[in-house]
Amino acid sequence: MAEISAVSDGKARRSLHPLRRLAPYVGRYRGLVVGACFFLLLAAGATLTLPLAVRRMIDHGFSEADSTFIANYFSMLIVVAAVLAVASACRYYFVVTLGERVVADLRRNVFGHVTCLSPAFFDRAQSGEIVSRLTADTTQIKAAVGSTASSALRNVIMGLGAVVMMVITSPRLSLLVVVAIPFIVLPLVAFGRSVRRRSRYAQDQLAEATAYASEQIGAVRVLQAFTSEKSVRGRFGAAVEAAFAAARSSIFARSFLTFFAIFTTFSSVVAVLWVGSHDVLAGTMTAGTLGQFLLYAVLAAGALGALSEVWGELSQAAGAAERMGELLDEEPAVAVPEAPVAMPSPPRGAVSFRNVSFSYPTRPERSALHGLSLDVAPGETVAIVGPSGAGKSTIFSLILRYYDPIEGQVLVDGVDIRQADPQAVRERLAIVPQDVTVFAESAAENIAFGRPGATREEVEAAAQAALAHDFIMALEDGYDTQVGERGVTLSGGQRQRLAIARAILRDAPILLLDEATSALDAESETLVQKALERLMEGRTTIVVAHRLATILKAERILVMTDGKIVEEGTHAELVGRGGVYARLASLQFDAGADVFKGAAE
Ligand SMILES: Nc1ncnc2c1ncn2[C@@H]1O[C@H](COP(=O)(O)OP(=O)(O)OP(=O)(O)O)[C@@H](O)[C@H]1O
Repeated sequence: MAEISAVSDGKARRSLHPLRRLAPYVGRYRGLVVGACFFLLLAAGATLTLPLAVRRMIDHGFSEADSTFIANYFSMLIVVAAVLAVASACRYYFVVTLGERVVADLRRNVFGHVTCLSPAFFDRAQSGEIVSRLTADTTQIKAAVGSTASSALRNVIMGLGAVVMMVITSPRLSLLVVVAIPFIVLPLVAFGRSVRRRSRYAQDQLAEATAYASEQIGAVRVLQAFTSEKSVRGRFGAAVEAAFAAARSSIFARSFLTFFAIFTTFSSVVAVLWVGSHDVLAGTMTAGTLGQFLLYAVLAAGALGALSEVWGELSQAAGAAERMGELLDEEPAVAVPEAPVAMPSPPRGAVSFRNVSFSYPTRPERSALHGLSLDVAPGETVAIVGPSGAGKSTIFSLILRYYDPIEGQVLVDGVDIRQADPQAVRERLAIVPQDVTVFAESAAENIAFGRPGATREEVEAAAQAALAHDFIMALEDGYDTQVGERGVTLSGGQRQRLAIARAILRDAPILLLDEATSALDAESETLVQKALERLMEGRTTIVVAHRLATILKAERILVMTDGKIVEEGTHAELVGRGGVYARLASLQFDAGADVFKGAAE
């Protein structure tokens, strides 16, 4: 989805900056954050007391051989251990819950945002890609917000604490360590960037593979019919391998980061030990102090080593947050005006196009409509006919305000729809599309899709009117039958009647009907036709017509070619004129040729 990436700025690519977007999500759960920080500090504090105890044991405990001293000391150590254990467990709980909470909110937000984006966005984006951002990328972010961030914080606190204690224990030895730090940290930061870049690339590759898989699984019947299993498997295999190769490159960079961090830090510790042991031999330092210093140095080195790993993980998560941020930054192309004009009430059902020109954003050079004007009066039935690609469905897309015209105006009930809230406009519309969308839900839920609060009685009444009741009752669980993804368990005619029932229940004043081109058998055809007639009753209907029966019932027929209306009139008038319509009708409505002749006379 290269187009989406165009939104991200160059600066974001080089830092952990994208993670900042998560701040508002984390900020919402102050309680969890405070709890996590508190237990984090407690656990770090408890760990940092241990080397102190060790020094006292070495320098005093064994030499004094005082058994009560040892007993007290060990009981104190047990208490420290208990505090450490409780604090660590609580920290884990707060931190992981915070991660899950943040990611749940993020998923909800991103999904909500995506549902509001204009169809222009989906013309260029792949749905599988978006799903991958919603799942795989949020999972990485979850790890970052949860364990990784807390691990980072814990190690920073431990590291700083250990360094402070080192300075207190032996300023001279500490100086040696301080000199070594930049040599360790700077390369770490550089590697982190490389990890982040590679990880983002790996996630992109994974998303591509996911997008391909979801597209092919969605079309598994076509896939099998064309016996393309082998080639599809091959392509998916290649996509997965590409994702693996990208992931391996990111892992390699991270492994190198780990090697570098551990080697440099522990070498520094050894160097310090070397110098320190000379001090002990020279009598300028006690063995216990060296032991204490060494333990702090090991703690600090461990923290630094862990931080390098954490840095890698955070870099990875920043890649994921960046991909997620791009999706959130995508603005709907169809904007809601700041002060939307109210639609007139009660609705009338009038639709007008005034000199509308339009081309699709993905194909700006090719005009889909030019200078088109039309008026549909309330309650009127208008049929639009024309050859394939003439722009008939584009008229619907503009009425639904999927896109805005480049020139001219589209008016619904006398209001320019650019000036109204798109939702207020769409509430006046019901659509029966050519390819009916059926969701993997029950028949009743599918019918109620356009009116979620509808009662069972209302759903059944709509199904009765759409002549869908009988076939639904014949399904094993009636209205509660799951109809399968994309309605695979229903016939073409049944799916259409389900869509008609959905439109009846929506009860909108304007009906947009895109007639299916696929032929149904005579009985189904009659049922669908009857259902449609009931649906059209008392509503303004604009129908992209393919059936002669529908055309004959229309009060007016608009004939389109190349994005323009070229003829207008009733069936008889247009046939009499012997123009585009007469030619089209004799070809397209072949099946009804006799009726057509009769009507023309
Ligand atoms: N989403 C889109 N992005 C880019 N171009 C599109 C898009 N949808 C349609 N077009 C193009 O716009 C033109 C008009 O298409 P439209 O779907 O309105 O035709 P139609 O008359 O409804 O055709 P049919 O009867 O075959 O459905 C066609 O050239 C088509 O290729």
